[in-house]
Amino acid sequence: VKPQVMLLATGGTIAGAGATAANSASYQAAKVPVDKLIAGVPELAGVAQVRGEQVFQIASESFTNEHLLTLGQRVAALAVQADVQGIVITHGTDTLEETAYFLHLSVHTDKPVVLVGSMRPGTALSADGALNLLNAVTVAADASARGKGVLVVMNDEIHTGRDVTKMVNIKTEAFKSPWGPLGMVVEGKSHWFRAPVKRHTTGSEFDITRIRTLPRVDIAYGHGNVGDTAYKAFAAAGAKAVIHAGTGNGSVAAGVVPALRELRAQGVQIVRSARVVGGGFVIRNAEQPDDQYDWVAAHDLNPQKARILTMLALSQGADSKTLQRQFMEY
Ligand SMILES: NC(=O)C[C@H](N)C(=O)O
Repeated sequence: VKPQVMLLATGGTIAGAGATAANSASYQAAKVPVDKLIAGVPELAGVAQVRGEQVFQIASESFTNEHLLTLGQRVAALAVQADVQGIVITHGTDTLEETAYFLHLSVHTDKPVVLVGSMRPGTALSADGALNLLNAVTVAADASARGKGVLVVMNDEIHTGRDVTKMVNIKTEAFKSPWGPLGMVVEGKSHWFRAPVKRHTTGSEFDITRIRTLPRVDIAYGHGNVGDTAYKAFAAAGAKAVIHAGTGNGSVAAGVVPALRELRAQGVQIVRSARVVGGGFVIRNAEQPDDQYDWVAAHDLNPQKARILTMLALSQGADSKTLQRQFMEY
């Protein structure tokens, strides 16, 4: 008997539909229901017994913290069911990396949890969703994927949900991991080359089973001629932390430093990350005296992933020391 895999559908381009087969970029996301996604790939039956559930039907740019919590709690509930061997989540690609990291940090399971999307709608020529879905179910049904945290399968590659990021749009090779993919999935077989070393899933201290909301955390972008307006506005709107998507090594413009020190004095956490594409790396006390200002360095996490970790940390009352430790451990 084939392993049982739950398919949680949330929308995105993998469930998208365009007017003609030539529409690879102009289409509506989140149109095709989960049973049609499954019926569209008859080869799935050769890999697993797939059961579908429509959790949301949205484009992923519209994901909110409430969506994250609802999905995370559903995945956690399914993961404890003895009749579920693996879980696949179909998801829009725009914020897929955020949801993947959120689940990687908050769902306490050894079972494979695999996120998948597509860059072209199913109606387009050379649509990539069907093979991506088959590959994702292949990995989720594979015992060798256990214990590796939340995974992302796109374009024949298996990535860790921690590292992977959408680096390119339009093209089907959109997802990359700064430290490389974990493996490949080819013709129904997973091939592994490395495993994550940071804490995740069963090794995580984060718990979302009892929380209903996540604290507000916003991202402000660094650039030439930048001012402090956005940082102050976010704090005034209730942000408990502001992620600085900093230039270069997470550098902060001289004109912005006083406002960030003032916000920190008011209790807002300041997290320095880097806006660079392809693998940022922010080191504590390099560029800015984090010890003196009581700021946090995001290390290699990009701004959107830094936001996810910070929300989970603050939901459990982390102070700046704890938050910094968590940035190094997760
Ligand atoms: N390729 C995609 O899935 C993009 C779409 N905007 C989404 O994230 O839902």
